[in-house]
Amino acid sequence: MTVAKYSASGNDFVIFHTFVKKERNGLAQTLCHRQEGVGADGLIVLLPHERYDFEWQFYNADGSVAAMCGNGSRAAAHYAFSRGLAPNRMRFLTGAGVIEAEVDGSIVTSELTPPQIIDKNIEAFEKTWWLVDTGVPHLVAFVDKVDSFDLREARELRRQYDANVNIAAIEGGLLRVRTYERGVENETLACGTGMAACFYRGNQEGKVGDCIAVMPASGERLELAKKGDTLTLKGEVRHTFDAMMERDFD
Ligand SMILES: N[C@H](CCC[C@H](N)C(=O)O)C(=O)O
Repeated sequence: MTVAKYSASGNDFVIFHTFVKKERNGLAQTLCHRQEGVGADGLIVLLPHERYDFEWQFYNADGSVAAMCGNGSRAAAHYAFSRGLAPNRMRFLTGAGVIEAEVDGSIVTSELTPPQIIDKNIEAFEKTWWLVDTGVPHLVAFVDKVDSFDLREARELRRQYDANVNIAAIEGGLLRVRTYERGVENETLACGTGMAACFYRGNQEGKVGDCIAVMPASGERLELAKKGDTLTLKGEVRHTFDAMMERDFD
C-alpha cells in the first residue's frame, strides 16, 4: 500500500484514499509514529462522497479523531487535485462541516468553518485566555513575545479544557503563533485552526485587520483573512514523498 507524505507549513500528514470506510485509530498511531512509522502529526483518509468531492477521516498522531484540521485540509486538497480526485476548487466533508478549498500550484487556500467564541475570560498562568472553536477548540492568549512557550502550562490547560493551546504576539507587522496540539501532545511547527483562532481573537480585539501574514514556529508564512463570517487560510503545501508500506491495509 502506498501512502503520500505531505507538509503544510510544517504540519505534516500521511494521506491516502480508499473506498473502505472504517475505524482507523490504530492505523493512524502506526503510520504517524516518528520512529516506527512514516512519521506525521496526523493521518488523513479520503473517501468518495455522493454530494461533495470527497469526505475525509482525520486522525491525530495519537489515533484520536478530530473534527477539523486547517493545514490538513490544505494538504488533502492538494492530494485530491493532483490525483484527479477533485477539481482545483473543491468542497469536501469533514467532521466540522463542509470545507471549500482552492489549489493554485503549491499554494492552497482553505475556507474554514465560522469561528465560535466559547469563552473570553479564562484566567490562568497570569494570562487571559479565549476559548475559540475554529473547527476544533483552541485556547488563545496574546503575549509580548512568543520566544518562550511554557509547555508545562500548555499541557495543563490542554488537559483542563480538552483543547489545543496557543500563544500569539504581533511582532514586526506579523502575527506570530505557537501551538501545543491536542492529539500530538506537543508543540507542532504549525497549526492552521490554531493560527485562525489567534487571528480571530486579534481581529475581534482590534489588534489586527481583516487580513494578516501569520508566522508559525516553522517560519513558513501563511495568510489569514476574514471572508464574511468565515476565515481563510492560505499557504504553501508540499508533497514530500510517497511511502510503500510492506504491511497491507485499506
Ligand atoms: N490537533 C487538533 C486537530 C488538528 C489541528 C491542526 N493540525 C490544524 O492544522 O488545524 C485537535 O485535535 O483539535
